Amino acid sequence: MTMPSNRFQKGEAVMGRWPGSSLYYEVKVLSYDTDTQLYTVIYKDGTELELKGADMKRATGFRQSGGRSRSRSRSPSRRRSRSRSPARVTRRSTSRTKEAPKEPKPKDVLEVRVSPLAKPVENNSNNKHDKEVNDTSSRVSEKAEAVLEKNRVGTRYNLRPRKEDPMDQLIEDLQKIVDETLSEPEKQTVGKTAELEFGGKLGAAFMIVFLPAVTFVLLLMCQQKDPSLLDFPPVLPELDTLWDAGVFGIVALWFLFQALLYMLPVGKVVEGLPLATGKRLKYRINGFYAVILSAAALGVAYYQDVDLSYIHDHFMQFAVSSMILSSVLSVYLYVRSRWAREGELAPGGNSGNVIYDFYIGHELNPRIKSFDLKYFCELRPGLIGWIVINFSMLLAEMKFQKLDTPSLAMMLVNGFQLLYVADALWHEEAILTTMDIVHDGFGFMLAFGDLVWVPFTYSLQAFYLVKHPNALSWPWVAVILAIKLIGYSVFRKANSEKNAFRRNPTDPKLSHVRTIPTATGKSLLVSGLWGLVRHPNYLGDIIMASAWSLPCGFTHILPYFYVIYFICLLIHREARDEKQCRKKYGSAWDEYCRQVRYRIIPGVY
Ligand SMILES: NC(=O)C1=CN([C@@H]2O[C@H](COP(=O)(O)OP(=O)(O)OC[C@H]3O[C@@H](n4cnc5c(N)ncnc54)[C@H](OP(=O)(O)O)[C@@H]3O)[C@@H](O)[C@H]2O)C=CC1
Ligand SMILES: CC(C)CCC[C@@H](C)[C@H]1CC=C2C3=C(CC[C@@]21C)[C@@]1(C)CC[C@H](O)C(C)(C)[C@@H]1CC3
Repeated sequence: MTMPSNRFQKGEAVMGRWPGSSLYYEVKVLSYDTDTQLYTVIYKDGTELELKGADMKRATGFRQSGGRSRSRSRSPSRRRSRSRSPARVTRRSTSRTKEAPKEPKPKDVLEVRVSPLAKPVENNSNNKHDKEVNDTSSRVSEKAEAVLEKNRVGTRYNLRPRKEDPMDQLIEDLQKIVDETLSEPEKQTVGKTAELEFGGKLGAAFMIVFLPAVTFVLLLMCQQKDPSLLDFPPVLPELDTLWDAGVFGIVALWFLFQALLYMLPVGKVVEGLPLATGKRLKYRINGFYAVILSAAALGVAYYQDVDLSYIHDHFMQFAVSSMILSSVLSVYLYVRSRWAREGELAPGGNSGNVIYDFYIGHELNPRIKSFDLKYFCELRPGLIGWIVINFSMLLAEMKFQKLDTPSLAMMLVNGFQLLYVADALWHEEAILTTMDIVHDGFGFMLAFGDLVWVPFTYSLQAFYLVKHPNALSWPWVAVILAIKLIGYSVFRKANSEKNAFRRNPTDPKLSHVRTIPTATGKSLLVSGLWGLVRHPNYLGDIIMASAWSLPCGFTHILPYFYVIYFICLLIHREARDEKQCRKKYGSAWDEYCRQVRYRIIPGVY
């Protein structure tokens, strides 16, 4: 019987939820059953139970959070009201009980429910919305306290069947108070996206036109003899030359081939972060197999004399076909999101405005059975497609420049970006905690970003080099290699430090790290690279990005498009993340900002 590597370990002391309640007690993990995905744990009084991972918390996190747990309610309105309530009561039984433990004292029960839950909300409130929640919280607390006080007198808690249980009656009373205290409008506004990003509705409408236009202009400029900005605007091609049914067929086949690889039953299955419903989705981790199999397929095609430089020669048509595919996908995603349940919507893409929600993405994790469309698109067809495009550019360069071997510049660009993509798929699991998966819905922004923007604009350096060669001296190659190495080390170390810490904060290997506890139970890292700047992974990524452009020389700005865009993207992303972290962690985040003053670049920004 093996324990999942990233979860609780045999012998570990953790806090386990008592079935049917929101109460947590200290338990010791005895074993884990991979088939049922249940942990067998033992309580201090000797009771053995089987618990789901979702019903267990690490002891450190538990103490800071006061044992707060997510609720899974029976209806969306109920769910909304509960999740905002400090006196929230959960009546969910997710565990299989073998035997009941000794009765906990009513006093213990009552204290856990009321006081610690209200406090984090208070600490974290720094906007209007949170203040409203706090007002409501205190109203609920007052009433709840009265009911609890009444129940303290003479009520003994035992584990009899629900209907006869006085504790259940108490729970029911508290829930009624929560539901009654929250007025209807309050209930309805919860879950709606209050603050619009990307310039709101107008900004979203603009981006839907702007992103495809920029992609066109970049590609047209890049294939000009003189790709200088002075030669702007580029000559527009005839409309009918942009469509090729054969090319569209290749794009569609590539998408299906990647979908097939995604569905291969190889690799482990992991759980994502808990959703608003409390549910955790399962994801299969087999991205690296997809890279290997895609490379093998490419190798076979190459040795079967398939002319892969065809992609370069029909690059605009490939881009147009991918735009059509991503647009069709975006419309499908929006239409299906109209039928999604409330708990399945994206916190960031639920404004009620069609254009905005279409752009950001209305549904958080659209799935066809267990096929997760967002997770698939983020890492597979576009990202691996980018590497195939780069390889095609390398072959096209050899053909066009009549070379026996690719140029040094082309080899560096291909090698660097291959490393980046392979690294992303090697650490595939880490994407489950990114903003894109956790917060943003799946709509036009990510569908276009994943399927068009990434493969067609991130490969601009290789596309540029085909017709604009740049000779590199060996010392300069060494400098570029050193920049890439530094950037990659910072990027990898930062992401690994954070992932290791988030996965298992109590790992003895991490005992030396300095942290700031937060009211949510999670802590913030303040040592290592996370003590240097607040986003060291962005810093590494930007350094790496510059190493991808330098092989193209300094004659034109076009191959530097990626690094310029990327800096803007990450500055904007950092601001979005900062806002979300301040909401999540309140004063603990302010303390982190006090201790770590710079956002991305030490001493500068
Ligand atoms: N090539 C490309 O086009 C792009 C690349 N990227 C790269 O993707 C990677 C992931 O980016 P992204 O998801 O934006 O950001 P991060 O991986 O930095 O994730 C941000 C989250 O990390 C947690 N966090 C922040 N500070 C700390 C801390 N001190 N200690 C512990 N946890 C902390 C918070 O979440 P919580 O506390 O809830 O865990 C926060 O919301 C980056 O390397 C980035 O460069 C991103 C966008 C585009
Ligand atoms: C152009 C639009 C306004 C925005 C589009 C943004 C998307 C292109 C990016 C949003 C986050 C991304 C990530 C990666 C690729 C680009 C997009 C989709 C990523 C998969 C690249 C490889 C990295 O190692 C990563 C950390 C896995 C990245 C995750 C975020």
